[in-house]
Amino acid sequence: MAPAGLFVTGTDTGIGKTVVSCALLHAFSAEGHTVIGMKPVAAGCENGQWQDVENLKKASNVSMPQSLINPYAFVEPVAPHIAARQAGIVIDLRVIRQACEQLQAAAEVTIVEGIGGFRVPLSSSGTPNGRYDTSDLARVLGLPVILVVGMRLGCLNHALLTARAVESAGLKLAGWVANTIDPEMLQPAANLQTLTEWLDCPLLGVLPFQEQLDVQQLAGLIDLSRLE
Ligand SMILES: Nc1ncnc2c1ncn2[C@@H]1O[C@H](COP(=O)(O)OP(=O)(O)OP(=O)(O)O)[C@@H](O)[C@H]1O
Ligand SMILES: C[C@H](N)[C@H](N)CCCCCC(=O)O
Ligand SMILES: [Mg+2]
Repeated sequence: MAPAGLFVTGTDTGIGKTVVSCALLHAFSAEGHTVIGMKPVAAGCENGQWQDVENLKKASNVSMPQSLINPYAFVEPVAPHIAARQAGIVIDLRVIRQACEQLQAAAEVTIVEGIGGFRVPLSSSGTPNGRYDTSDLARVLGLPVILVVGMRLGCLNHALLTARAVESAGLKLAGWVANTIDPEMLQPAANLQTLTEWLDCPLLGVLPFQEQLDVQQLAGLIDLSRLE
């Protein structure tokens, strides 16, 4: 059975969370499900658009208002709490949860793309309700987590730290995806083998580096039956 939702985190910013989120949307869609992507907090506007949000919308087969798909959008491509403080906005996790609930009511599967890595600050000094970060967002949404590992030197440490952080947040790591972002990486098979042994969750797929990205094709490489 398909999960009602998944929270897609990653070993860092820029390692393929959007690519994998879109591939997951296509994969569930190919199984006949209604699907919608969500980017709760986007930072970085290009030509009046937030690329992650546009890509997730393209990969979804249910359409919902932009304010629910992306409740918080900031122009500068910086850490979200810095952008929010500059804009005089407080990122409210309850607003995101309510938006997510509405998406979940409209589609069988909601794929929520995180922001940067697993512990990116969302509050800044003076924000009511103390300190909170993206792991608190994942907790508030209560969704199983998918870890995207951007395969490059350094990813072993980042992946294991993230898996430990997901566990300490009390969340389930439902699977991980190896995304080849550095085609020149040495010893890719040995690195993949190491993570397969050390991560205590199923490998859902190994995505190749694609000069010309085709997320629908990548979706075919994700094995949803392995989801825990
Ligand atoms: N398998 C791949 N092959 C080729 N390019 C890729 C692959 N995966 C990701 N990329 C490219 O790497 C860049 C970062 O990917 P993506 O936007 O999915 O990362 P992200 O983790 O969502 O980043 P952010 O933290 O900004 O949301 C993009 O330009 C994307 O097209
Ligand atoms: C702008 C970028 N693409 C992401 N949306 C935000 C990444 C925040 C990373 C913060 C950090 O860990 O230093
Ligand atoms: Mg992204």
